[in-house]
This record gives sequence, structure tokens and C-alpha cells, in this order.
Amino acid sequence: MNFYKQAADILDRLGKKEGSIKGLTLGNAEVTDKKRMYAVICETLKHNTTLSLVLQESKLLALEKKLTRSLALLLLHDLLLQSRGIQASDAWPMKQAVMRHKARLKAEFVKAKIKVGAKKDGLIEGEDELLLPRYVRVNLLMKTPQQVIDAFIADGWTFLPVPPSPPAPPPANTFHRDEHLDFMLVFPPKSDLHLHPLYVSGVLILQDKASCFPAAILAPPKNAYVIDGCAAPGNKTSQLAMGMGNGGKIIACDLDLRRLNILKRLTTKAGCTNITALNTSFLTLDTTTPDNSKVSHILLDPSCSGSGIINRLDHLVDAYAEEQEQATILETTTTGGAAERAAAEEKKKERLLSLGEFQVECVSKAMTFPNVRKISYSTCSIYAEENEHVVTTLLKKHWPTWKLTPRAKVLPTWHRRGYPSEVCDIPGLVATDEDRAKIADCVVRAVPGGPEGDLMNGFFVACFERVGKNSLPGLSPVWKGPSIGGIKRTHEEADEMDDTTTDAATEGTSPAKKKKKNKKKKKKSATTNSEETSVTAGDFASTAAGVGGEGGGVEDDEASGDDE
Ligand SMILES: C[S@@+](CC[C@H](N)C(=O)[O-])C[C@H]1O[C@@H](n2cnc3c(N)ncnc32)[C@H](O)[C@@H]1O
Repeated sequence: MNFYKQAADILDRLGKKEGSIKGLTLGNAEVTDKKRMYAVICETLKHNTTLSLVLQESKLLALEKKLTRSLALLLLHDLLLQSRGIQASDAWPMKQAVMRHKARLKAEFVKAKIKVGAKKDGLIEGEDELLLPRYVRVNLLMKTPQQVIDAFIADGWTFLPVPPSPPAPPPANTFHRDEHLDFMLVFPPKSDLHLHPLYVSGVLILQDKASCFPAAILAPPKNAYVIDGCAAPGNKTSQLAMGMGNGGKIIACDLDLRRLNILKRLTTKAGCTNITALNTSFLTLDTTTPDNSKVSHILLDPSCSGSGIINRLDHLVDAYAEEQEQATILETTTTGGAAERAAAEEKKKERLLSLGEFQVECVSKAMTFPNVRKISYSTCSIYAEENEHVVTTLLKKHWPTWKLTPRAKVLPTWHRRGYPSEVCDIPGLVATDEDRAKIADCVVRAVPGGPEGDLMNGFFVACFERVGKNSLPGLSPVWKGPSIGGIKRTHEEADEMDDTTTDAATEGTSPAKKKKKNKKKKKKSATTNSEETSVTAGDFASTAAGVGGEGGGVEDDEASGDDE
């Protein structure tokens, strides 16, 4: 396809929120010159305000009926802002349609820049930046946060002992520790650390805060067998490895070989030595192999709409989408745009439903591993269809064997929880507002952006725990218990039940031996529990070290693997 037509198609899809900039350009197999495409899309979006005004004032679309709005914007961008002009054959009718009005368009561009207060290059001040902090995960496999803090202070940075209040990005040349994740440092927006020796050597991992939540919540013990089911490009995998101190074993599975190769490169750079990368579908894994049947923890961060991801440019997509919609309404004479809007809305709904089905399938598959006890499910989506609705469907399907891990063990000090209004009814389980609120409280959300948002990408995490193998008629749902205490009691019951289950294997041993074995088991379980708690709940409250490793990773991140 002609480069400009393909670019126009991408702009249209961005306008309909069918993906993110990186996903539709760098991550798009149909695009051959990915870097050029990414640059053209970014630049056109950055100049959208000025170019749209040129389009409107010149009435180009009315004069040249074959031009679409997105194609016209792209061609105007190259005509007005690129010294080399439009890179297409002079015989191409679309180029001719623009070039016929070249003088007029240039004159309108001069006027438009003055009108919108744009700088010399047609860019409005501040239009290309969104002030999110630069989050940096310290790779605890290599250095402690204090060592990194000292290194930055030695470089001339000022360390803030407490984060700004109310929450805001740190001012220029200052940085602080994150208040929820002890391995995380927070720098001012636009801090470019790519050339910093600590980044180059794998000590610093550029990873959004929210994307560190799933591995921190899952927090497998050091010797565990773990699967990261949809792992590439691998920031959450390396966070798991970090939290496990390179102990145990992590099977990192991804369908996409190119992305899996990025995972291998990144996790090697990060010094991870306990990861086996598998290029296969998580959905087809054999749960009965010797390794897989030992798996106790699974992290699932499956493909999603990516609607929560913002980077410095994604806010421009929002503005573009809005303008696109307005323009469609104005330009559509027959239906006033209503039919187009309804069709686009329907398409979006279908896509979310199909993503939701895939996500349910992934978690349901995870629940079939014979010894799995804990599963974290996450998306970088803002839509309930991929979040609360998926969780409710899973509870409906798998209750009472699986329940949600209560807030006390899921980033308890993180304020933003699920939306109760999006928790669906489950007959016999969820019926009242109180039920819905309790379910919503178990899960974590992050609202993208700032200042109203959480100064990070939009995100969602839920954690499921197996209640017991021989479950469980009559066990109260956690949120129907009398209090948080009720939740705890349910956990203890579950642990006891697992003990009972394991006891089946000790049948035939003498009572004395059995007693000894049970004692041993109790001791072992205490050790395991202390390993788990050392990296989970309480630490979030106290911000003690080791919340469970570094992780994150954004679906679209390509060459670097950074969460940008
Ligand atoms: C959101 S991304 C994962 C990001 C990753 N967890 C990180 O933090 O770097 C989703 C990944 O799921 C992979 N995927 C999609 N379907 C899959 C399947 N059936 N089995 C395994 N991986 C799959 C995609 O290739 C993509 O790399």
C-alpha cells in the first residue's frame, strides 16, 4: 500500500482508539518502514491543531472530494513542514490534489500559526509534552536503591526525602523514592537516562510504575516455579526474577518470536538467570509436564486494548480523535454522523468483547495447572470489559475453587481500587452494592495521566488464589464474611484444606511419622509464608525493601523494551 495511504489508515484507527501509536506503527507487521511511519504519525499529531486550521480555512476537503481528512493532514504536514516536501510521485492524483492549492495552503499556514500562537515550526507550546514522571526501577539483582541514589547525588541530582504533596512530578534536577514500590525511583518528566551508565549496564530499568504492580502483587517465593504466560517484551518477567533473587524457575511464554527475542535480550541484560523463554501459545501449554506440574504462581498480562497507555504523544491522539469525530459529523451530510458513530461504537464494543473472551480463556487455562495457587491478571486497559467484567466472569466460572485475594495482600496502601458499578451480578454470590464494593476493593486500578490521574499509565490488576483442592461446599465467599477478619479466616481455612489435601499422599504412614511429617510441613509452610510476606502486603504499607522485583512492560515497546 502507498505509504501515505497506510499512514492515513493508521491515523483513522488511532482516531477510533483501535490501538496506540507504537502498536499501530512499530508493532504493525504490515508496515515496512516502521521508523519512518512512527515519525510521520507522531509529527502529524503534534502539529494537528495548526494543520487542522489550515485544512478548515483553505476548504481543501470541499474542493478536493477524493482527499480524506487524515490523508490531507499527512500531505499538508510534509508539504508545509518538511523541506523535502511530499514524498510521492508527481503523477499521484492525491499529491496533485494538494499541490494545486500549494500557494493558498502556505498562506493559510502562516495565518494559522499566528492564530493558534504556534512557534515557528507550527507547534503549540507544550503540545508535545505530557508531564508524567520518569519512573525508574532499580534492578535489585545488581544494586540497591541506596547505591543508585548515591550515584545520582554524586552526578549532581538533588534527592528529595519525601515525594511532592499533593502528588506531582518532581521538579527539575530532583528525584525521590516511590512511596509504594521501594525499588522504584521517580525523576522529572522527560529525564533522558538512556545514555546513563547505570541504564546501559542494566541497573536501571525504565518502567512505568503501574506495570510493576502485577509482579509485586504475585510475589512468588524465591524457590517457586512460575509461569509468565504472555511475557514479552519481558519487564514483568525480569521483575519476577529480581523478586525471586534468580532462584526457582520462570517459564516465560510468548506467541510472538520477535517480541520474545527482545525479552531474551532484556532479561539477559538485567542479569536474570532463572528464565526459560518459550515461543508458544500459553493456551496450548501441557499442564502435566514435570516442570509445569510444579508451577505454583502464574502472571498473566495478556494482550489488551492498550487503552490505558499514554506517552508523551498519546494525549494528542485523544485530541485528534475528538476533532476527527467532530469533523466527521460536519462533513457527513446525509446522516449527520450518527450512523458512523454508532458503527464505530459497535466495532469497538465487539473488539473489547473478543479481547475479554481471550483474557478469560487465558486465566481459565492458568487455573488448570495442577499445583497453581496464585494468579495475577493484569491489563493496561481502562475499559471495564477487560477488567471488572473479566474478573466477574472468572469468579462466576471458577467459584468456589478460586477467589480474589483480598486487599490486605494486594497493594493495600494503593488508594485506587476497582469500580463497584462495573462488578456484575453473580447469582448467589454478588447481588448487593456491598458485595460489589467488596469485590472492587480486592482489585487495583490506575487512572492514566495527571493531574486528575495517577501520574502513570492506566492499569488494572486482580489476583486470584486457589481456595483448596477439595473445595468447598459451604465456604463463605470472602466478601460475605463478617469483616476483613473474615477474609483472613477464609485464608486460614484454605491453607488447612490444602494441608488436608496433601495428607492424602501421606496415607499409610504411621501416626507418629505422620505427626512428625505434619510438624515438618507446618515449619516449611511457615518458612514459605514468611518468604511470601516478606515481598508482599505488609511491605507496601511500610515501604520496606523487596516488594517483589521489577517488572512492567508495555505491550508496544519495541526496540528498547522501556516503558515509554
Ligand atoms: C501486554 S503484552 C505483555 C507485556 C509483558 N507482560 C511485559 O510486561 O513486558 C501481551 C503479550 O501477549 C502475547 N500473546 C498474545 N497471545 C498469546 C498467547 N496465546 N500465548 C502467549 N502469548 C500471547 C503477545 O505477543 C504480547 O507479547
